[in-house]
Amino acid sequence: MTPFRPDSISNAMNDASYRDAIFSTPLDRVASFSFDEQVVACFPDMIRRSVPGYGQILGMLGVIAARHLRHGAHVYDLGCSLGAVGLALAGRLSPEAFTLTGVDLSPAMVERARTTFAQECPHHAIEVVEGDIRHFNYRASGMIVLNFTLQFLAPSDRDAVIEKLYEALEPGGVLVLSEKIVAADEEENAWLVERYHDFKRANGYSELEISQKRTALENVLIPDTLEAHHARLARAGFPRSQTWFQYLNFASLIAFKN
Ligand SMILES: Nc1ncnc2c1ncn2[C@@H]1O[C@H](C[S@+](CC[C@H]([NH3+])C(=O)[O-])CC(=O)[O-])[C@@H](O)[C@H]1O
Ligand SMILES: O=C(O)C(=O)Cc1ccccc1
Repeated sequence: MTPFRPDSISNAMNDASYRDAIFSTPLDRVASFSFDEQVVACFPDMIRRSVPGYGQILGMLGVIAARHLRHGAHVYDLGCSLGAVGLALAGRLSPEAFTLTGVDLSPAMVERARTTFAQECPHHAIEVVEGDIRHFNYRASGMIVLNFTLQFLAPSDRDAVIEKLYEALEPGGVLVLSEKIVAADEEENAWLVERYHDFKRANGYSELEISQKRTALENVLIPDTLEAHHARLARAGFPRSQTWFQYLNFASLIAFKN
């Protein structure tokens, strides 16, 4: 059996990644952040250096799937980017154990995710669809993952998406929701954000990179509180949800459908 390396990210993705230097030089006008070709080229490096716990969450998603998925069930990875969630599941589960659909709005992401799956796990039934998770026709599934994706939707669109996902889940199904979060308490939040910036500095980002990225993400990545996430899951119908992971202002929740 493959050894469990909780903080591992597929080498396949890292090998083809450039170092993220997008905000390293002064920009006259910092454009809004978008998932274009420039971001795709350095995305594995960017996400690993800017999302605390990213590798650990991926490793654990395979463990959660192994525990909660009925044999042969369908999985959705929404906002799949380069397919890290599918790779993590394929690394722990046999091809017969599940089928997976990755959905992403960015054509550049979708194209590279398809190539990666074809090369890395040709025997697993994994497809990647270019589409908007707000207007997608979901089939019945056993597990749905939103790994740092809901945060990029307009807050007014979030309830409807979570409601649709609740409807798509089979009884016993699980939704895993990983998000950048904000703390309701101002002092607590300030401490988390300061330490998050320290985390980025420790990972080699400069003051300029940190501040320009912050500007680029304004009105693009809008974090909710953990309380707001749990309340939304409850409103959508989930009888139970819990926070299973938090590292600074990044967290992952799991919601269960009876
Ligand atoms: N409406 C939308 N419909 C579909 N995709 C969307 C939408 N809005 C944004 N996206 C897509 O959501 C992804 C968010 S990244 C996810 C990381 C991945 N899950 C990972 O585990 O590596 C998170 C981050 O960069 O912080 C991008 O690929 C967008 O194109
Ligand atoms: O870098 C940041 O400031 C973040 O909040 C995380 C992130 C990671 C990758 C794309 C967008 C945001």
